[in-house]
Amino acid sequence: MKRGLLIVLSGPSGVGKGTVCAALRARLPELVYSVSATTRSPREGERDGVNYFFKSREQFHHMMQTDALLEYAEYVGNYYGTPRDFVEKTLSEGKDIILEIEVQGALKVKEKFPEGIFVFLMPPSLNELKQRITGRGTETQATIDHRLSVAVEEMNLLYHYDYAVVNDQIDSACNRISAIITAEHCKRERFLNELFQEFASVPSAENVSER
Ligand SMILES: Nc1nc2c(ncn2[C@@H]2O[C@H](COP(=O)(O)OP(=O)(O)O)[C@@H](O)[C@H]2O)c(=O)[nH]1
Ligand SMILES: Nc1ncnc2c1ncn2[C@@H]1O[C@H](COP(=O)(O)OP(=O)(O)O)[C@@H](O)[C@H]1O
Repeated sequence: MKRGLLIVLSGPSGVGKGTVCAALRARLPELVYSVSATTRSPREGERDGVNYFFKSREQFHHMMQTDALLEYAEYVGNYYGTPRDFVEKTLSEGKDIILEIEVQGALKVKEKFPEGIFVFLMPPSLNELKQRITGRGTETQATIDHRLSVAVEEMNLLYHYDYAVVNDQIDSACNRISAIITAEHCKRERFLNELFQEFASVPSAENVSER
């Protein structure tokens, strides 16, 4: 069976990864979401197994030691990681999966899955990024400052990615990512290869004498 596509949506903190990913999933219900494990505490309304698998540090270390994570990263004092088996199973079932993860983890995934599709979400401006980090209202001032300085460094990793998508409007960003997914599916279509080979079997113009 044809394997599914691994799509990694990443970018600086506060750019809108979570928001755009949720909107994209609503639009593409067949797209499977990789639920991460984390040691951070649940925010109001977050549910274990839906938003994250909430783990103690000991539990997370055990997952690291038993190679249960495809990648993990420490981010602003907490660990975050992608459960490996679920990703492998989903891809082998021919389904597309999306990982919404920060940039260090995304680069580790790229080493293991170079065939993945790596999308870097960009803010329309630095000022807008500041506003988004501040405006969410879930963090203390110290965390906001830390996240902003991390975000500025994270922007430098853009050039490791296949695509840059500006998140100016949620809908427009979703349109762009949907178009990328459609185009990547087209590139992998078997009929295109077959068509190409059919054309390749036709003698080239210089070998055909003109009448
Ligand atoms: N490397 C890695 N990063 C993750 C994973 N899950 C979530 N993240 C990232 O961790 C960062 C912090 O996530 P979170 O605390 O939920 O805050 P928010 O996404 O900024 O609202 C975000 O950049 C997430 O994309 C994961 O499994 N691996
Ligand atoms: N296109 C957008 N326009 C305006 N605000 C946005 C947009 N995308 C996201 N936001 C807001 O920016 C803040 C950060 O978004 P979030 O999805 O939590 O970012 P991330 O997951 O990258 O840290 C949230 O308050 C969210 O509502």
